[in-house]
Amino acid sequence: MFGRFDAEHAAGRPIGIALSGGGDSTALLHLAAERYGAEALRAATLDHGLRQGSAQEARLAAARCARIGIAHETLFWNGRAATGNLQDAARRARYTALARWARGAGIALVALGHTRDDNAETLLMGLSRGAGLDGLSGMRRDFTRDGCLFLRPLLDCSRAGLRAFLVERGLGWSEDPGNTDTRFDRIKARRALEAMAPLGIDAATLARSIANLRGSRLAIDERIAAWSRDHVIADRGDLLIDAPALGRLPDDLVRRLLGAGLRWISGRDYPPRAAALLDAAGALLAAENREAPPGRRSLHGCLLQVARGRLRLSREPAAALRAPARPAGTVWDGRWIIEGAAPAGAMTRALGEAGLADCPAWRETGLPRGSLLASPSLWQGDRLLAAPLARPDSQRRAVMAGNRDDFTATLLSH
Ligand SMILES: Nc1ncnc2c1ncn2[C@@H]1O[C@H](COP(=O)(O)OP(=O)(O)OP(=O)(O)O)[C@@H](O)[C@H]1O
Repeated sequence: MFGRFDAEHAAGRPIGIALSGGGDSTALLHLAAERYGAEALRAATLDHGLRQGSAQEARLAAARCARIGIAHETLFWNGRAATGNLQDAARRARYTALARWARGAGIALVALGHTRDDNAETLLMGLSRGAGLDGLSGMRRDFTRDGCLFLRPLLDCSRAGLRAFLVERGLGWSEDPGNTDTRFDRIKARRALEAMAPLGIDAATLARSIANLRGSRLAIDERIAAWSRDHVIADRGDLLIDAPALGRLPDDLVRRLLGAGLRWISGRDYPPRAAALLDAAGALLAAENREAPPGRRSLHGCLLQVARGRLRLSREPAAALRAPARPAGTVWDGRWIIEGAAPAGAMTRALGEAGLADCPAWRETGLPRGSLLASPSLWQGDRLLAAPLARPDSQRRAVMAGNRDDFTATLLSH
């Protein structure tokens, strides 16, 4: 069950457990403790602060860890300040907080308690949205986010089996009140799955379909990765794509490729809307065919510009300038980390006009002005300390964080 935890991943560093306190992640905690010993583990619970009792649940999770000698930390998020889809915002905040915790504590990887049942419910939710292969081929077993490796070692285990394990050992867990709230799509999917039993459909049969769909998906992945190796160049933070070759690809591959490109550039972990993307690509490629003046579109916080047979994807300066400044050494704008020792209080933000004025030789970089305006730079108050892309002689290097240093990783992540 824990094959993926093997030493090659952890290499002597602690293993992190994302512990919500619910049955799945509590079972994960105990299974991992039996296999690796308590001293090899660290656990964290994010208190979302969204409902009464969350602080108490985090305390309970901490107490359960203390009882078996596992170091535990409670992380906090001010959910009340979030806007938009709260569930979604909470999920993202959770991954960001867990990744920061793991990086700070030297943790090799963070294990999540998703089960075969979660996978089956996700498949049904995908069907309700008319999803294609992308949305129906199951959760990833491992992925990297904000520089942290996450694993889902329980994806082949059933929720009932994990609870039976806890009951057998006399171990307790907290039941999330949301698990019976039929306003949530996941709970509706759970109920729908139960109702499908007479048809012979359950989480185990859906797991077989998911495995088959995943196989088809991987075959397409190989094709698209090979295409990208031949036709896409990563130019520091930008991507350059062979426009005529792109124009010959079927729509679903164009969507996949540009969707991944815009995620990679914007640092957002969700793709742009498919219709908007295909519309922009269609208009730009048509203009290129007519040899019309260079066209440009802005989408998903990025610029798409086509000229001389190449489509350049770059960060839109206005979007980068809106991204909040971050302390040196942390992820800025969803993808950049400026490496190297920095004085206390130094902050990373977009270079902008004021910064570019301080980089007289920027033309020698060969990057367009817009890409440089949106590029990362290090400041102390109003003083520019480093601009790794616009003034490459400055000592500090800007590196892409986590899986975003390699476009292929984003292209193949699902
Ligand atoms: N508050 C939390 N603190 C720490 N880990 C958590 C928390 N909530 C969830 N997790 C981790 O995420 C796993 C999945 O939880 P859950 O199914 O509630 O999340 P989800 O939002 O549906 O999943 P995903 O984030 O992948 O979409 C849990 O088993 C646990 O490992």
